[in-house]
Amino acid sequence: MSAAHLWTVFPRAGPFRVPPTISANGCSVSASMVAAPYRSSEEMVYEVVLKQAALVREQRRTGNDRALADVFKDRNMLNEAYDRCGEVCAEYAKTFYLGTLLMTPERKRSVWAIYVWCRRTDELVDGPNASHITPVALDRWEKRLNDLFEGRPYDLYDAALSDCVSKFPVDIQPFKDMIEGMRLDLRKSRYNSFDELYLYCYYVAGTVGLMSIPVMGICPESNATAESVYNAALALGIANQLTNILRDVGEDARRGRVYLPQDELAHAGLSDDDIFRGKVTDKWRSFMKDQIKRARMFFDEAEKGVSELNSASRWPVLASLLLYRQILDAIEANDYNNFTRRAYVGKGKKLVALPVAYARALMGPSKSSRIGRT
Ligand SMILES: CC(C)=CCC/C(C)=C/CC/C(C)=C/CC/C(C)=C/[C@@H]1[C@@H](COP(=O)(O)OP(=O)(O)O)[C@]1(C)CC/C=C(\C)CC/C=C(\C)CCC=C(C)C
Ligand SMILES: [Mn+2]
Repeated sequence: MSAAHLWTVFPRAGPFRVPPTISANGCSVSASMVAAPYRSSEEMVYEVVLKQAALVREQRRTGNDRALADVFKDRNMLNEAYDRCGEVCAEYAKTFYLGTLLMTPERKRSVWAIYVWCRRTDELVDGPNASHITPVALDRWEKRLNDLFEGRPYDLYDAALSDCVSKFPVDIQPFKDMIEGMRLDLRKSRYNSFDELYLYCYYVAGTVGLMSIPVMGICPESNATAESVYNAALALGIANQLTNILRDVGEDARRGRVYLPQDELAHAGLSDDDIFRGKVTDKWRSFMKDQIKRARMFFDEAEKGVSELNSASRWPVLASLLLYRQILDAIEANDYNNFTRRAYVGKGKKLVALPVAYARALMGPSKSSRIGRT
């Protein structure tokens, strides 16, 4: 069963152990939050984790990356495709791009290709043409995805990803799930419980962790199980998305969206109206403290997995973890006013985080792995 039972700041019954750190947080619980007589989002997501882990375990057993016949005979075109992905990555995610430069050329360009596909998928619902996006357009995007996985790319960016998935044991499921997340975003603007929100976070961000592991690779000296590394990767995606949500409460509210669990809002004596009013009250501060605590738990869970990654992949992952986590500190520093003040990490703090991440990334997997053995 999954190592990361970081579901909720509220302990609940069911098949999952609740770690003491979570149950000891002093939050009170309502009966509806405890009972979970359904197949939870975590259980559904964990099935995907197991499948991905099996693929990467096979890669570790055989000792090498997949050496399938090259899908593309035209090397120049392929190099250009990857270079274009690198350019997009450098433009949209400078720090992350910098971090990838330490990776082997094959891994580096493959991570760029995955990044570009994710960015384009996100732009469908978040970009300038978002108002024209319909479920049919997402179905077409999924058809393109199937085609590129079968070696029939539609454009240069797709060609790069098509080559990447022919070389590394990358499964199509997390990609499909990210598109599912975009579908969900089109039809849903409220989340009744953290269980519902967790599934959304998995779709749009947890999937990124699952896509990246086969390319970033697990350190050959690692004693950790593939499942535990996948769980950490999943946790980083969830932590990032929760942080993104907490940072953007005001911005999302202005678009009529509330990505906060309705039952937890009600439990804190808050409602959508309080969010639309955008007044920082003690109730809001207290609610936010719990939400931030939960996001940090996911970051902590993710952090345990970083040292198990291939050495060159640790730096970009840790740097992005440290930087994104600091957004939570910035929300606190803004006295929880995420209605009208945007929490951001200043250049100085970013510059400090990079060498810190670099130094910590030099440390290999722990001898007694904290996250599970093979
Ligand atoms: C090193 C590293 C971070 C690698 C990931 C590279 C990659 C493929 C990134 C794709 C990111 C992307 C474009 C996702 C689309 C959906 C989306 C935008 C999600 C949000 C990201 C933050 O972006 P931003 O603040 O720009 O959001 P706006 O669109 O502007 O609102 C997310 C919040 C989530 C992205 C998720 C990750 C970066 C998870 C990465 C996890 C790993 C690489 C696994 C690491 C492994 C272990 C063992 C910890
Ligand atoms: Mn976005």
